[in-house]
Amino acid sequence: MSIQIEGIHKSFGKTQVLHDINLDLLSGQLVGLLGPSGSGKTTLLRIIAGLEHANGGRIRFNGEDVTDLHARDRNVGFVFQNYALFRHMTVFDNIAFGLSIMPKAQRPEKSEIKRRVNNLLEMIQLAHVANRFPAQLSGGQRQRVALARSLAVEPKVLLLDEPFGALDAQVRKELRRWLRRLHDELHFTSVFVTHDQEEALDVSDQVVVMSQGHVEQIGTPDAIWQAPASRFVLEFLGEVNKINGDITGSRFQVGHYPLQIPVASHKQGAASWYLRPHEISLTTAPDVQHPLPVLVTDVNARGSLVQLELEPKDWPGTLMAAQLTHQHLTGVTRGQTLYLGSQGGRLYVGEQQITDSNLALTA
Ligand SMILES: Nc1ncnc2c1ncn2[C@@H]1O[C@H](COP(=O)(O)OP(=O)(O)OP(=O)(O)O)[C@@H](O)[C@H]1O
Repeated sequence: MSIQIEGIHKSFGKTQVLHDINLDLLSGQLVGLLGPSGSGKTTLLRIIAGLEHANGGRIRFNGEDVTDLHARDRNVGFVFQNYALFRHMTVFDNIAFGLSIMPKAQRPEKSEIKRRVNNLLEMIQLAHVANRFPAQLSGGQRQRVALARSLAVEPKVLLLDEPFGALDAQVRKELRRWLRRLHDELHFTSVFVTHDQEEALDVSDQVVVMSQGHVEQIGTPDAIWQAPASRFVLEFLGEVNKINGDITGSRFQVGHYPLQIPVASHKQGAASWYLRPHEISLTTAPDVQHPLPVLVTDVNARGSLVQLELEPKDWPGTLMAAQLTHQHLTGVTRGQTLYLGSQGGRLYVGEQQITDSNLALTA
């Protein structure tokens, strides 16, 4: 089931929380709505579900206008962060619940209900606890039961609001892998809300990045990571170091270090140079490509990579994270001075990116 969101806007009182949202979500995809707290993710999800009314715009499922349809007539399933299971019902009965309350004409035979529930129990790998009560399960198991319960009625669209938010990091990771597998097997369309960028990038086919009621960018995790459409997306997604300075002519001045920008900049004034940890390049002696001195304050060798924490030396700035391969620089120790350059990066003046490709600065 594809979902079309057309010109949706929403206000609570005088506060507008969604501004003209337009999205086309393809059938069978797992779409992550990602953004900071208050960006409007949950409100948009609730409007798709029919639990909240927009002030304007339309929602279509497979092209059919469902804007005025009640939530129960939209054939959507939900999973929330604290999805309360029925405490007095076994796992089996919880999953069967949605089917057993269907109007008689639509309700499957008892044997069919049993077959479907058993199938789901297999899929969520909890067949062995079918007769337990929710209180006898772990948090992660409970959330899997909640998912199975939503899927039992075979919704065309599954909406998940921070489904794993209350669980610890390891369980979270397992559950999202498992959601991905389940999704690939059953081919429903899912929209899930998260403020965890790692979670969104890990499982989504498409990520919608939201900020202050606007869609900042929609794209595959790879596209959003490789080519952030705005400064907001660049800062919000993944670790990024920021070096502040001023542009005068084609010079980017960081403290008393003048760096040369290899393109003509029409923008002047305060600017920020963004470098992902893997875009930082370091040498033991300064050269034109590596002008900025930094002090190594921490060294952490993890697998094939070395993570370094760097402090600006003799120029204003905050701690930075760099990621190097072992081959690149050997024997780095804490307290050592190195010289920083880049193998890429992006320079912004306000919201304006100075180049649309990676940037290298030279002294
Ligand atoms: N029922 C409501 N009445 C008034 N304001 C609301 C209501 N629901 C949400 N809001 C406001 O709308 C804005 C968007 O909220 P929403 O819950 O959609 O954001 P979110 O991105 O899901 O945030 P979070 O990650 O914290 O859940 C917030 O400023 C919130 O305070």
